[in-house]
Amino acid sequence: MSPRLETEHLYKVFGRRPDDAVERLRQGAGREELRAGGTTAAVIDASFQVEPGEIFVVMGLSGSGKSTLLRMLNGLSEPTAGHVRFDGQDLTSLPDPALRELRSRKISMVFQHFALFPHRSVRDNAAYGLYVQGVPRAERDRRADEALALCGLAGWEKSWPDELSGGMQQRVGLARALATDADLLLMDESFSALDPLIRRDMQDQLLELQKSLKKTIVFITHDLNEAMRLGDRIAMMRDGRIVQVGTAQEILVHPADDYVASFTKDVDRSRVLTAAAVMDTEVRGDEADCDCETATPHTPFTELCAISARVAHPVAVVDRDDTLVGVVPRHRLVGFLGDEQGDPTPCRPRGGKVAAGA
Ligand SMILES: Nc1ncnc2c1ncn2[C@@H]1O[C@H](COP(=O)(O)OP(=O)(O)OP(=O)(O)O)[C@@H](O)[C@H]1O
Repeated sequence: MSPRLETEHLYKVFGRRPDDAVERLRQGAGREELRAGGTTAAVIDASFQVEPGEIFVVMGLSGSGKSTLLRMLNGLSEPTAGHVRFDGQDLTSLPDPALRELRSRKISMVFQHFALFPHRSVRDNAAYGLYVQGVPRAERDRRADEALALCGLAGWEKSWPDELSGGMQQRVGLARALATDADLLLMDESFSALDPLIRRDMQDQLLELQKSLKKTIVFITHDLNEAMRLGDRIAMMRDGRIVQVGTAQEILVHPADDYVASFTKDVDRSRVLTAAAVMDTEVRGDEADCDCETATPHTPFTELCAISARVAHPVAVVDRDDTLVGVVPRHRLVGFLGDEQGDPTPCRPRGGKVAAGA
């Protein structure tokens, strides 16, 4: 499968002599060094691929370069160096009219602030992208109403934006993006302005919609919990660089460096981990030789704990063909919650000697 979206050694530098700055970065200069000379390296050497139907989250603190990266993905900002390819087409070499056409038909943006027009109805707001494309009124109303219904707003078509709550307004923003049938959704901190409960609702709704729509989504956030809930994969950005790309579990269990590790410290592991991350894959073959309950690699952590409480031995993890792929001893469950992946050490009696049989 070829990627829907791809970046290759992408750089964006603001300030004087950006090409020189890229050269210096390539030779190992740091962001701070350049800043001292009045140049900001917003994105440094970003290479990644987003597969069709994937939710790819870009996560990083304020100033790490997320928005600048996103603006290059839809061709709003020209890279200082490197390439962005959408369905194999290099955006950096597209003439402006072709780029505008691509942006209006194939790519949709959903912003943090809903950017709704106050004097247009909810339906007209949802239909705005189609209006820009020149779609006739009857068709754009039909498609806008469909998108509003998908976002749980059936019955609100004729309302005005200020009659809607913040969460509902953000759904209109999402409906606007969905109505255009764009393949690629770029979502920039789309849920960050919402109250926590509504934010969670929106995350659930996006995940639910995605099951049927299977759009390719790049979602920007500075919230790691949001990244882990939504992302099939997550790119962790720091100071303009992507320091790790991986699934939530990979990032939690194998952080690329101390920075990522410190970031993930407060994540509720029990909500993210599944049996695949926790199991011991050096299977000896005797653990599953009984009729007891088993898990699959996708079994969520809390369910795995419940199974472990019900069986008297390590939980066997089996794949679709019923082949044993790993086992989860109980101490591993406790260990993974506490970020301890080793086996227990033998116990030492107070005198200092190793206990017999340990
Ligand atoms: N037009 C610009 N001119 C100069 N510097 C810029 C410009 N746009 C962004 N920057 C700088 O580039 C760096 C990355 O900014 P960017 O907005 O991409 O980060 P971010 O991760 O999206 O942050 P936030 O979450 O606060 O929006 C910052 O140091 C910012 O000051």
